[in-house]
Amino acid sequence: MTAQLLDGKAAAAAIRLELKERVSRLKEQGIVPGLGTVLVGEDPGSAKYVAMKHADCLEVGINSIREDLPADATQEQVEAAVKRLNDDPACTGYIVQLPLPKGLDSDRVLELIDPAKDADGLHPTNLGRLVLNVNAPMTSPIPCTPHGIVDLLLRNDIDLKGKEVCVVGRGVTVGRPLGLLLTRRELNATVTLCHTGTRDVAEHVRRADVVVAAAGVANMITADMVKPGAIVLDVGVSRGVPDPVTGKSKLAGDVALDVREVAGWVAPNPGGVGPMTRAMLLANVVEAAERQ
Ligand SMILES: Nc1nc2c(c(=O)[nH]1)N[C@@H](CN(C=O)c1ccc(C(=O)N[C@@H](CCC(=O)O)C(=O)O)cc1)CN2
Repeated sequence: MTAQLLDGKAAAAAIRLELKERVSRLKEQGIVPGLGTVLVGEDPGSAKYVAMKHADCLEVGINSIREDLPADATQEQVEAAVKRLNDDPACTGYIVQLPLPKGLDSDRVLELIDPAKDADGLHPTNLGRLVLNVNAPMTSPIPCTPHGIVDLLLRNDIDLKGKEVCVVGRGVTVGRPLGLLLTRRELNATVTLCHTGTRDVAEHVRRADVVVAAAGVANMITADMVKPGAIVLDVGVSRGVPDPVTGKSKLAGDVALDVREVAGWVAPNPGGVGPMTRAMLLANVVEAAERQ
């Protein structure tokens, strides 16, 4: 068996096209959405993601505002950048690219974001709304990667009701909010959240109908761990992993290539969930502007 492709690149392109029309309608009413980003340091992955987010904005007609700070920026400098974006009327939504360099307190920074401009849905108020299940579409943002994962599955007519979902990784951008989203009554999945303290990750993965690998450990999910026909989404990224054939260093996901021989569906990395994360960010920005 070779798994079918969950093509995030194509789905994200379709979403951007829809958003472009919504942005045009907003502009007819005199509202110009603007996405702000706070990028601290020179991490190549973070720099690339931020650059891609702004390229997406250009494509759909959203204005771009950048706050780029050096790697040795102080907590006060980062907080000042957040306050500038809170006060800037041209910025209708913004994100602080994570992770921040060591020594900076990202929780404190996230708390300073104006919840109405929180394009990532990571402000405690918006995460709280997710917990309370009061952020139905159009009332407050849902974190981009979890939203992108659910959207990608639904677009491919994959029903989650009653499914056993194993999420590997408990980070604030993916694992934790994804568990909350999937257990909503309208999705009704049953979620197991594995983490570094889980005794036997393979045992949980083997039982799952859907596996979301978001641990950031290269090739940790192998074919022998996956139930035949399962749906596997690769979210984790490791950079600088040597290619087994050429020896050249490259980007690797959490899911080994041989999983494609066992799984029913695979969202690859790159080309799966990453583009959906960016598309959901744009959707959050457009929705925030529409709410205004
Ligand atoms: N403030 C945030 N920081 C981070 C988030 C987030 O949602 N908000 N998530 C991740 C990274 N991320 C978003 O910023 C992200 C990951 C992947 C992609 C993407 O488009 N990936 C491409 C490949 C890109 C490449 O070649 O390197 C793909 O998968 O096809 C975009 C955004 C951590 N930080």
